[in-house]
Amino acid sequence: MPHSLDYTGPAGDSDDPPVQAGVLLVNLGTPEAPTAKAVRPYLAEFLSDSRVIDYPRWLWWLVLHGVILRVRPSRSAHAYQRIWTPQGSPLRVGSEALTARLREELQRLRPAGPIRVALAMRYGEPSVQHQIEQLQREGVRRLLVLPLYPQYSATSTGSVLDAVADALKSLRWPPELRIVNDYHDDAAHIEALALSIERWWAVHGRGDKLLLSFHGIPERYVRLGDPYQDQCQATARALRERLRLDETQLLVSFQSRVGRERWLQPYTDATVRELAGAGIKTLDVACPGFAVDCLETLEEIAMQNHEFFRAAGGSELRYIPALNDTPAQVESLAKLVLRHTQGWDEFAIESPAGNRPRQEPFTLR
Ligand SMILES: C=CC1=C(C)c2cc3[nH]c(cc4nc(cc5[nH]c(cc1n2)c(C)c5CCC(=O)O)C(CCC(=O)O)=C4C)c(C)c3C=C
Ligand SMILES: [Fe+2]
Ligand SMILES: [Fe+2]
Repeated sequence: MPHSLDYTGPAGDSDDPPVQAGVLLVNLGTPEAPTAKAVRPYLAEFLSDSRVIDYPRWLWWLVLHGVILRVRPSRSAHAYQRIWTPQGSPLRVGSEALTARLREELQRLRPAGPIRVALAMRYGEPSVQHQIEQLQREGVRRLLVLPLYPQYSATSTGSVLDAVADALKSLRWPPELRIVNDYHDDAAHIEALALSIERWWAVHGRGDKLLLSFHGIPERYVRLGDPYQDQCQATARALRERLRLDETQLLVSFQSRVGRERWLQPYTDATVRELAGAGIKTLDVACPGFAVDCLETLEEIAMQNHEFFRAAGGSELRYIPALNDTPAQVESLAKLVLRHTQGWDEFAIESPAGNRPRQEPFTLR
């Protein structure tokens, strides 16, 4: 439970610049261990989110608890075991490293107006609510929320916004809020992606084709107004222009389908098989929808789809790593943060009671 004694910010010397601005990076979340026991509560929380699966609640509850959570955890745990590192899940390790690098970069760029930088997970720990309360105890009065999803989808970014809205409900004096909805066509981000692909080619040589594989969503969500597909295509178009490739050289597909509904097409697994069947020998694959490498890139693309490609006659599917904590990503996200926090260092939020919220949580009775 938050308490005024938890306050861990500067000692309060009135000459110190007040730490008022904060950035909350949010990624999806990941299990605590690569075991069925640890994967189960993670999947239960993820797949109970109505932004992700929008079927009628009671019906979905029966299917989720009656079927899916009996079968999927051990299958997923097996996949996680293939990519687990001594430090833990790649998604967590990579997100933490990116957060640390971004904190250093923002400190370097704005030594006079410090920005607190924290990381939350949409599912699991540390939760969005916990991290917002912690930032507030440290004196943050203005908060920029930056979901680590370049393309907006209601299923990913939209769900982070739900968690932020819920967290604010528990605060008596919530911070001023800004949100990065997406950065799918941000010039510095596109440049970072292009450079990472070019540098990878400089070391490994160019494959026959470049495939950009994005996480899929049900097609129905797009018909209902989710801009995700357009934003994925816009990212791909920008990269195609920047890398001077045409539509036969740079292709787009969608991966990770779950369930029976039709998802965004073409599917990645069908695409890599078709390309192998058409005589493509070396296929380069990048996943620009993932800021940090995770199960979906390291296992599904670099392992599973690599095997599909070879089984269909290809020789090598080469996965080009995500931007992770590379300087290119750190610099492009730092620019994004500075652009979205413009004006925040011009005046402080003052109150007769001082800026340190000494509040107990606010709950409706
Ligand atoms: C990049 C953005 C993402 C969107 C959009 C997205 C939509 C979406 N995902 C599922 C179901 C699953 N996704 C899983 C893993 C997973 N998904 C994303 C990102 C997006 N998902 C990431 C980064 C990860 C990796 C997590 C990690 O720990 O590394 C999984 C769990 C893994 C498994 O059991 O296979 C599921 C399930 C749906 C249904 C959906 C949209 C409707
Ligand atoms: Fe997903
Ligand atoms: Fe997957």
